[in-house]
Amino acid sequence: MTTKNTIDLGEFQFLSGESIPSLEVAYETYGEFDGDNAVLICHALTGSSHVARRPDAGDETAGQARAWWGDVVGPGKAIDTSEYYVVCANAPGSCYGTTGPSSENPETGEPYGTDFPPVTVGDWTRAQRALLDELGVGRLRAVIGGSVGGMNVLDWLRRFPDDVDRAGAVATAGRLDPQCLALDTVARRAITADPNWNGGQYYDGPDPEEGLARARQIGHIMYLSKASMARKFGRRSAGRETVREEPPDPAAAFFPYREVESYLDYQAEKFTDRFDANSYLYMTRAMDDFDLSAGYESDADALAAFEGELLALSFTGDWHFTVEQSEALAEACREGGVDVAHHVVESDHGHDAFLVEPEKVGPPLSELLEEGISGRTITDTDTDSSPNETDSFAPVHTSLFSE
Ligand SMILES: CC(=O)SCCNC(=O)CCNC(=O)[C@H](O)C(C)(C)COP(=O)(O)OP(=O)(O)OC[C@H]1O[C@@H](n2cnc3c(N)ncnc32)[C@H](O)[C@@H]1OP(=O)(O)O
Ligand SMILES: N[C@@H](CCO)C(=O)O
Repeated sequence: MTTKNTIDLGEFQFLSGESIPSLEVAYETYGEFDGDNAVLICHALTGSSHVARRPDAGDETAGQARAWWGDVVGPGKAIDTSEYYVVCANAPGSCYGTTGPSSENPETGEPYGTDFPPVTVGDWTRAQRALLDELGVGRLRAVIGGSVGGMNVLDWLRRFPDDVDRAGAVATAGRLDPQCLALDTVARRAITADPNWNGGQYYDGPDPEEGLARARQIGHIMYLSKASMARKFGRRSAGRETVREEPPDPAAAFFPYREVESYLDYQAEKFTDRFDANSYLYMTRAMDDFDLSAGYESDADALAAFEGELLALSFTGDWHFTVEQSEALAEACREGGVDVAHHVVESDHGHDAFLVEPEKVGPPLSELLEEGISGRTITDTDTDSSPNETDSFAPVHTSLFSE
């Protein structure tokens, strides 16, 4: 059975100390809860609760009508909803049904805009915990998420370590590196410099589309890799009849409008139709702010209370969240005594490999759920500390660094 719902969690105090009188959370559930089979999925930056295909799904999540992990989650899929009760909720601060800057402030009757409290990844986790309480779910069989959704997973492990058996942290890290922080800063500046942004109060006027378009284009560049861009676009000219109507100035007409520019323009146009500019500010700030070790002595200390198993999944072509960052996370787990496997996926797709290569992402996640990190197709970068070294049925552990 699948359900799409919105629940009012009542007054919600954010970790900043600020409160809103009512936090509504949009969520979807798939499968039947048997008391012990709940899997929470955490979405990425611009995702929604619509993680898997639903027979009744129309286009109610504008631009998100296509389930964002439909080839990974569903009946008979890697995260099998005929076996597991999957819950996915839209994060506070976003714009797909959960309360955020574009929602009405009940005290003024107007959209919150930038009066909405600052939101952190920890607030997402706390809202998810409150939602699960309402659904009658105590302990989770697993929590799984990619990108900033993976940070959400890590936050679960430090905030509610006793509530999770297994975790899948996909294409993520304990924190963003300064290069990505820099790009996010420029993206936000593009939004706030758009005159239509108007201090965040634009809901009764034109949207800051130009700013949001530039922000998304910077994002897309981060989600691809040199190899995938070379393959997709090369230096090819796109021809004038695609998205751009007129060259911006006469001299520009002399030069080609390239496939890569056309792609970015097309993606930007699609995105501005589906996402709210203020939400983009709030969501990227939450991602930038996340630091696994904040409030602890180290990443290892932050994770030390987690007694379950963690699968860290990284992609060789991802420079947004690198293999090295996942390895640092795995190292922190080993130091903190947490059972971990760091499974490296060979891919030149860039960061969005976790979305577009279900055939590579699915099997290790399926095994995580079924058998834990000793699943046969799960590899680990640490060949020295295999828990199954003396087991004649031991999985083959390969080392990224020894090949
Ligand atoms: C949880 C979440 O992740 S959020 C929801 C989904 N994720 C996102 O939106 C993230 C951003 N988007 C992406 O990263 C990608 O577009 C994905 C992951 C959704 C899909 O990736 P891919 O399957 O590789 O598709 P790709 O990025 O090539 O985009 C294909 C689209 O671009 C268009 N396109 C491709 N090349 C060009 C070009 N040179 N000029 C213009 N348009 C182009 C295609 O026609 C296609 O259009 P359509 O979406 O209307 O069918
Ligand atoms: N493509 C992802 C990027 C963050 O992983 C999104 O837009 O949510």
